[in-house]
Amino acid sequence: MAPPSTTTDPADRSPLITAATSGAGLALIAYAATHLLHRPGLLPAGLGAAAALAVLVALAETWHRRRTRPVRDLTTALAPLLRTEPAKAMIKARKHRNGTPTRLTIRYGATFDERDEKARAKVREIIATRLGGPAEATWKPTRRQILVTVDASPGSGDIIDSDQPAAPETTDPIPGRDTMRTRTTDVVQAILGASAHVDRVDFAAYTDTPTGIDVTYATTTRDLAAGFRDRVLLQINSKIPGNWRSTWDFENNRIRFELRPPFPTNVRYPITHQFVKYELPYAVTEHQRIESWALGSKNPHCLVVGPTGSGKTVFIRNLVVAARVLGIPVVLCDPKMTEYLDFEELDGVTVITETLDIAEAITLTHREMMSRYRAIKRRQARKGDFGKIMFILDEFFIFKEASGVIWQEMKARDKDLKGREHPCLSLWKRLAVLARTAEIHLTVGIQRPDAEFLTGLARDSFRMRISLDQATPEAARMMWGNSRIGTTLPNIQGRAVASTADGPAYVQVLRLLTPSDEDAFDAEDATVWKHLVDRMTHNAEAHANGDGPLAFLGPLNNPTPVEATETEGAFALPPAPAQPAPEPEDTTPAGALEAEDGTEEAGVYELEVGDHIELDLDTGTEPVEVADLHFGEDEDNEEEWVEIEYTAQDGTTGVQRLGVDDIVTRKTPATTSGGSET
Ligand SMILES: Nc1ncnc2c1ncn2[C@@H]1O[C@H](COP(=O)(O)OP(=O)(O)OP(=O)(O)O)[C@@H](O)[C@H]1O
Repeated sequence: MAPPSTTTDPADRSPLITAATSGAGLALIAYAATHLLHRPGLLPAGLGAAAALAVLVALAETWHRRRTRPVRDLTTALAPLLRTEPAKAMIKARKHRNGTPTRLTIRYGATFDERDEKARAKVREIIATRLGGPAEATWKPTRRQILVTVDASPGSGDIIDSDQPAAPETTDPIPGRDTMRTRTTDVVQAILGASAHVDRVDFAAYTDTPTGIDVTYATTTRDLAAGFRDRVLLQINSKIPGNWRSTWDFENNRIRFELRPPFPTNVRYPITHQFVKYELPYAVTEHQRIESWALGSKNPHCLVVGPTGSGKTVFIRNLVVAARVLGIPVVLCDPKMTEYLDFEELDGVTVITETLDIAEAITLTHREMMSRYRAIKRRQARKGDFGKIMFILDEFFIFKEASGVIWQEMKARDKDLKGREHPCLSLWKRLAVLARTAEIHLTVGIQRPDAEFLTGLARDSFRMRISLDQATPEAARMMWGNSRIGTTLPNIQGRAVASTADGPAYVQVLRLLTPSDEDAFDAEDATVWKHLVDRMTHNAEAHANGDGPLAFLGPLNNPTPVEATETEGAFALPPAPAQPAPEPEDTTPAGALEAEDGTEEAGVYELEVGDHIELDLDTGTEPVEVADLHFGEDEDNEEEWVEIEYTAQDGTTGVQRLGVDDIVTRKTPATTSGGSET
């Protein structure tokens, strides 16, 4: 510590000494004047004037000292810390209240590091202590100045810190960076409050383009809310150039914002890709990593959502190609008829376009599933013994509507036909629930999110999802359980939100065009397509003429068997394929069986939220309403089950677990809603 100074600052002298000195001086002048002028009468008046002047000087001195002392004290306290040379005039007081400076400009030395948080805190503490009120300090590194505002109201003692620290402007040679730093601080503080602090801004080499921002913020509970974090990110994304993501460190109140790499567009199919068993590549992520659908019981079925022209067909082609390269046979149902022309000749792919043929394919695939299922149940086979099958139904609702029309006409012609919908639709629901065990994987294309696939049991099965459309908040909630995901999806061909291992994320679907894309199909597409066809053909299993893994499709598996189906017998189901007859004990109903009293026997897999069913409860058989449905598997014995969440008539709620194959009595939905069957 420096020894106390022995010289006295003139400003520290007592005002009385100044007054006495000036009074004595004046008295001396008055005394001399009376003698020189020989007028003794002047002496009392001269002494009186001297005394009055001395009092005035003392008062003026006192006022001045009161006004300048805080600044002098502050200068003495801050000069060693701020390393200001010379210390004199380092502080300018611009405004006072009751003699206390309330606005000051303080210079600081070149060797003081304004980024040192502790040093800044010390400076604020000294100012607050000396001036008796909370100090708000704005740091101007370029000018090496601190602009200080003091709230000197009595009783206030808190320190409000709203520093604007930034890396020293003078040392950054890249023009524009300092402006960007200031901008970043302004934006961050606008949403996180004045206490938020930008610790660091990273820039791309030799540019003023920010690539990373480190922020510390005051402890708050708002950071735990996803909505708040989304708003912070939205603020950064709208006000700082580029596309940003954020990583929150709740323990340390820190956020790292990182510039997302430019998202790839129009990504050609990577023909050198090393396929991994049962992983179907379909897109790249923002990090250029290939994203795949891993076929398995966790993600058994895939839901593709996208309006016309969004790239649904291209996505589905990706799955078909990958499945074929991996040796998985594909049943490809295309009610729009012309989307998969170039796959028709491929071994291992059966393209089906006619409504009744698709209905038949569903029936036959269901039959194949049941025979696999029974083999597992009888312990004649284990899961995994069967080859996988990919069953794709693009434009599900076009098919459903077309089959509905045909079904009505069939019923009008044949009074023995019963049921609200074509039986294949119940089989379809059953497939969606059970097919995973039988290694049959479904892919369904629809134009917009629909409860049919996103509630109840289907929701649990269609876990692999991809949406190629910019979502409304409602659609986003249905698809992803979050009303913001995908609502800002840019309108770029193939850009989508997909379920990845890290949750829903933006992806760019691989460009896989085929010759039928005509004008869009360029030379590079041709090279890729040829390569892929070679690869698929190389891996093809023998399946022609009814052999191979798609033999269960019978005549549908034959390249030209069913073309005339609708013209020949417009409303007849196509001829039964050459299949072993169903085993006698297969008594599972193919759909709901209606009774006279407005109830029907329905498979548990057919239930929907809102259905009215009867359940065996502790109190006996009770009518209940289905509130929700969950699908699962017993880890011990691999038995699949369905959990029915229900509301009883007295308002009590409960959960009952049934086997997927169980049958329940259900009020026919038409009766429930009071409407008539259409
Ligand atoms: N991932 C992609 N990369 C590059 N271009 C794409 C991609 N997906 C689609 N396209 C372009 O968009 C066009 C339409 O795509 P696609 O046929 O898949 O749409 P869709 O949703 O199936 O519509 P539709 O039902 O009318 O056929 C393609 O011919 C292609 O030119």
